[in-house]
Amino acid sequence: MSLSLCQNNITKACALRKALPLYAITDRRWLGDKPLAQAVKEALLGGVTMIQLREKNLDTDCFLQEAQRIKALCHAFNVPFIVNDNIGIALACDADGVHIGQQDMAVKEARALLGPNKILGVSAKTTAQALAAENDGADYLGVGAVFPTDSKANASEISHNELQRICAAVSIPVVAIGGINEKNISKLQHSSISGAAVISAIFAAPDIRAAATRLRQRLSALLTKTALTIAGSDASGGAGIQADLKTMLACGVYGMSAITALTAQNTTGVAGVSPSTPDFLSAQLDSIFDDIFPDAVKTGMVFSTPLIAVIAGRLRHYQAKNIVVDPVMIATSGAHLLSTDAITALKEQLFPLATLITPNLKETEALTGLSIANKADMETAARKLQAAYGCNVLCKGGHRPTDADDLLYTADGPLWLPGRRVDNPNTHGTGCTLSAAIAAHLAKGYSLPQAVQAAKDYLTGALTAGLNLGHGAGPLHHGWQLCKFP
Ligand SMILES: Nc1ncnc2c1ncn2[C@@H]1O[C@H](COP(=O)(O)OP(=O)(O)O)[C@@H](O)[C@H]1O
Ligand SMILES: Cc1ncc(COP(=O)(O)O)c(N)n1
Ligand SMILES: [Mg+2]
Repeated sequence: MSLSLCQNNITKACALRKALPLYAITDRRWLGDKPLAQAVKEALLGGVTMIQLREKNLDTDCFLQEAQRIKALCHAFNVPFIVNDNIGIALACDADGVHIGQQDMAVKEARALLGPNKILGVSAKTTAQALAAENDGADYLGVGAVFPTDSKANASEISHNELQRICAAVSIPVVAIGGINEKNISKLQHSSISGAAVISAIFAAPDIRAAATRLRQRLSALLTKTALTIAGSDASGGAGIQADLKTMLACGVYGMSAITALTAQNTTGVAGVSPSTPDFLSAQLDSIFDDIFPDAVKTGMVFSTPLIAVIAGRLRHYQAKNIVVDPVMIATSGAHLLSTDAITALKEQLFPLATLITPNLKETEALTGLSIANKADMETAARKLQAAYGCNVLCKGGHRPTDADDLLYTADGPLWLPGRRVDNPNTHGTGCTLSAAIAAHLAKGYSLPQAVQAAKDYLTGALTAGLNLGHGAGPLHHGWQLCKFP
């Protein structure tokens, strides 16, 4: 991760990830008399998530006219529009981006012409090409041919191991390409791709819309990611396990839970806590990991030293990845959710396993012994935690008086994520929700800054939706993008 990653880049990358699952590349050779715009519209109705206009034989005027037409269609469906090879046409029609091959213009030159905000896709066949393209400014890679293909003359195939090596080597998303169809797509099951690029399986189909719909369904099953929350139950549904599961669903990830403790709790406070036994927590974790291995894990209320020992032991045993540790100590209502003697276990056993820890201001003070009055203090404290435990730190600014700026501190230094303060007293579960959303996005393959930014955007939306329940600090609307109440 580099500090030159500006806000725009993060936002662009988050939007791009949503666009990659079913990437349709046009090919008028299959269409007979059907106008290309008609075929693209059918593909969009079938649920394709991005369109690339690939024209090899059109003169400039016709190409530009076609590009303008297809771009307007894509935008009507809220789908990004990419032009193959031709940067001049892409700039002339203000496309969302360009895709270039290894034989086309140099990646650096393409990036310079496009500026920082347009999407740049690059074809790659080897890890070396992939790393070079990433380094020179590519936003995503098209990797293939993963199967034999008729769409491109002499496209050599790459092995699924090489595809996997490329996915692991780069941090930008990878779409598989080449000969993908309804029958073979399930063979991509165990790769870490973010999507599939398809030509003839859509545009040569007798019913383009139906073909796209079926591919989209197959891809949904294939790309489904899972996340696990290890936390306490909040009977009132606003924080803890309940908030986490709602958040994971809203963020498009399948959620699972291991419960550390039951709390009798509502928006006004915690009336009681009944912890799980260490053995039963261990049994819950074994049931989960033995069957559906989570792509990311978050921990919330971990309560006691023996429970922390079980969690750390099991996470190590299973070599769990993408672990977000929310060092929950005191609820918004003031109740203690971590016994005082457990702070040492939390620091010594869980923090070293964490990809990210997410303390709020009070927790940052308790963990460092420093007092925090301003942003410079947040940076000092976060740096201290990062150095002490070797994990990335998100020091949350939800309790700052004027803004809601959060600080992400990594080995590369500080990255501020500005936040608009929402005037809403109903903040029960904000920390739980944020850490669950970060885990969900890490599960989907987002880089850490992207995952934190996407989670913050989701949280801000859930606060802004303005749900108002209970007699105290009420819960958030976790499903704000999915439904309105009522
Ligand atoms: N009133 C608010 N407006 C906007 N964002 C907020 C508000 N309150 C909290 N947040 C955000 O919610 C997330 C959780 O932060 P915080 O409330 O500090 O954690 P905790 O719930 O652990 O105390 C952070 O991203 C923070 O910036
Ligand atoms: C079971 C449980 N876990 C965590 C919290 C923290 O809530 P917040 O996110 O408001 O700090 C809570 N109130 N209850
Ligand atoms: Mg919290």
